[in-house]
Amino acid sequence: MNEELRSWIAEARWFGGKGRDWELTAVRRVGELPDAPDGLRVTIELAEVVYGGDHSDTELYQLPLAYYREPQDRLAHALVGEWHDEELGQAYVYDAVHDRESMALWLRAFAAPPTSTARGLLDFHSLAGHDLDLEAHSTLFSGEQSNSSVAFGEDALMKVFRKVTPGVNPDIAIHQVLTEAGSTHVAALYGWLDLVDDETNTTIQLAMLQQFLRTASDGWDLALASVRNLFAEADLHADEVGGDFAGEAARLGVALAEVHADLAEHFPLEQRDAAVVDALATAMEQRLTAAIDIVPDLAIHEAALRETYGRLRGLDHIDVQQVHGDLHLGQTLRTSKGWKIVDFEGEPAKPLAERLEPDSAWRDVAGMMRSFDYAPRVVALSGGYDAEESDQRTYRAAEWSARNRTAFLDAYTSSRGVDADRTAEVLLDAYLADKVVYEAVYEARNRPGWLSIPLAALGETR
Ligand SMILES: Nc1ncnc2c1ncn2[C@@H]1O[C@H](COP(=O)(O)OP(=O)(O)O)[C@@H](O)[C@H]1O
Ligand SMILES: O=P(O)(O)O[C@H]1O[C@H](CO)[C@@H](O[C@H]2O[C@H](CO)[C@@H](O)[C@H](O)[C@H]2O)[C@H](O)[C@H]1O
Repeated sequence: MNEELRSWIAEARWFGGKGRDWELTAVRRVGELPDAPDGLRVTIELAEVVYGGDHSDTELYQLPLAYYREPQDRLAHALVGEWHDEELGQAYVYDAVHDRESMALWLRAFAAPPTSTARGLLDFHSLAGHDLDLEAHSTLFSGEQSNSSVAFGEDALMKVFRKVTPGVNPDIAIHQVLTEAGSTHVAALYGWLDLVDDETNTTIQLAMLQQFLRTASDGWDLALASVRNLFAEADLHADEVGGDFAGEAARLGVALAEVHADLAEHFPLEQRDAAVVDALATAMEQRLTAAIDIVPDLAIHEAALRETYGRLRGLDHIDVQQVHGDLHLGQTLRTSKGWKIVDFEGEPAKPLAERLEPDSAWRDVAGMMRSFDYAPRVVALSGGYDAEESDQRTYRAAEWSARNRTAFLDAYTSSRGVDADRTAEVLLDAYLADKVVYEAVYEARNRPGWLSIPLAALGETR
């Protein structure tokens, strides 16, 4: 059985260990959904993946599985393998997020949490104020995701976390706080699923159920469409063509300011002294050193980047609070009622405990501003323009970027009531620089054809 599971995990799009040397060391069944019809068992299992020879690096992946006595042709694409089950005998095992029968049991468990005897270690929670549509059929999202998202009709969206760790999941904690605070800038939280292990006294948060923003448009796609409009009218300026994005950029600035204000009210608000600011500068400098090893072209910008980080050392303190932590246009959705921000999981590379640590709000602002710089460069790069057209588009790209960055930043600062003073400027410059360096490494590893995007940005002044 482990061999079949191992090959299936190796191919899964959410598996983070691709290209590394790893072993599947254990698979533990941690719960079973009640009320399954005869011939079906719906389980949740945790797979332990260990890297390298010394076993120092371990990850846990959640596997929601559907065990069927009979093969299910409609699920052939989601077959994990065939192995023996103590109740069903030889069973056909499928990835349950693809299976409507199994997902209906999950949804029902949120609506009416099963009794303690039936639920084993699983603890379903739901927030008051929304009646789930139990007749809704499930559909698995097909995008490039690090988790698995399943929509239930037009009503609800469930995110099944794949790589899991004991402790509070920031996506759930932040959605709960913002939902209870009545924020209009997130999809309301409906419920979540905990795995409670009394023996080890740990809880692992397995899934989150929230409002499905069915008709929303992705902010990144909207930005690209706006840039294409501008590029199609090469003689006009950004404010003269249809599809100008500056109004949306400003509304995004207000949305982020309001989310930050709610987070500041409901999570700790702290001040970090000069020693901590110093450590922040050092961390950025170290990231740069490591990044130059991976992207040698960064070296020509090293002196300027170090100077930008060094300016942090002149600050005697900074204010920190709960932030999003990984914000870009792809984490925003435009609905008819305004902008929503999604995916509060923080930077996936960071340990869970660190992701709920207070941070500077300028990190999120910088993340969005980098996105406004990316969008026109991506269109310019992939538009198939000749040399003369390219020069024109490069000029227009810079114009689009500057216009939307300014609209976003001005709206953010005035809505939050913060001054764009020296401290703000030093912090924003440092976070922008840190993010470009991160992007250079990200692109070198994942999309080498786009490495020129952060490198070109470094060659220009902000
Ligand atoms: N409540 C929602 N309604 C509709 N679409 C959503 C909702 N939340 C997230 N999405 C979309 O689902 C996709 C994955 O969401 P995300 O939270 O980023 O997942 P992951 O953690 O797997 O990256 C994104 O395209 C996002 O825009
Ligand atoms: O979506 P994730 O949270 O996994 O973030 C990673 O992937 C992003 C790309 O999808 C990457 O973002 C970079 O590319 C975006 C365009 O695709 C652009 O809008 C962002 O500004 C740029 O940083 C992100 O850096 C990476 O962590």
